[in-house]
Amino acid sequence: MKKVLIATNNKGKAKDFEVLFEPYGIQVMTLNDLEQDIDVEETGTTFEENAVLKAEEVAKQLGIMVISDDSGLEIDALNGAPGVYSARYAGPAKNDDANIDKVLEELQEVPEDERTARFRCVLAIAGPNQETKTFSGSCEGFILNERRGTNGFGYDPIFYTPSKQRAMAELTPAEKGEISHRGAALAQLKEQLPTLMASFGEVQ
Ligand SMILES: O=c1nc[nH]c2c1ncn2[C@H]1C[C@H](O)[C@@H](COP(=O)(O)OP(=O)(O)OP(=O)(O)O)O1
Ligand SMILES: [Mg+2]
Repeated sequence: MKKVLIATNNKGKAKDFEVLFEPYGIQVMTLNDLEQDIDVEETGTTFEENAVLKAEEVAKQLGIMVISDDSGLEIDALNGAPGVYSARYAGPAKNDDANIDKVLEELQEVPEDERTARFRCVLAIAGPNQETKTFSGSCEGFILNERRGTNGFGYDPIFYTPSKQRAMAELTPAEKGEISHRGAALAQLKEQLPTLMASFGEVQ
């Protein structure tokens, strides 16, 4: 079976990718499956920059082709915050629950029709002797007043998706993949999948 290494330590993203790659018969591995610890510092100020940083650093360390994902939530009433800082919004500990609490508190006085937001995802593919490529996707929605659902990860419990009329955390992984920023970014990449896949080979 073909394998792809996703340059992420986030188990929620890993789950999303497993579902998205399954139809292609591609097995997803992540940094959590490796023996060494790799954690690339995200010093960029855009999703593109951070995605490229993560993909190139991991590809260099392992000497193989990898895909990275840099993503986040943009809330219009907060002028696009938390954006690239989504993972660290409530502090460096990267606590999903604390991040949600912070967003809910900041939006307490904001009426429903002004709670528009979107998830963004940039995927980068990097590997030895090849030019790094990026692909992006987004998913429009609204921020709820309270948590709904237990699926997914990150901000999924407070992100309402009009297309499915539920919170992201109320969707099955397959339903999420149909509408998510990650699914949309991967659809861009998909066009190039046959050639890319030929070079993925075996990980480890
Ligand atoms: O589908 C999603 N559903 C809910 N929340 C999401 C989603 N996609 C990104 N997010 C949030 C989670 C985290 O707060 C930030 C990603 O930050 P980001 O740096 O890309 O990922 P990360 O540090 O968790 O893992 P890694 O860098 O190892 O891939 O945006
Ligand atoms: Mg990160």
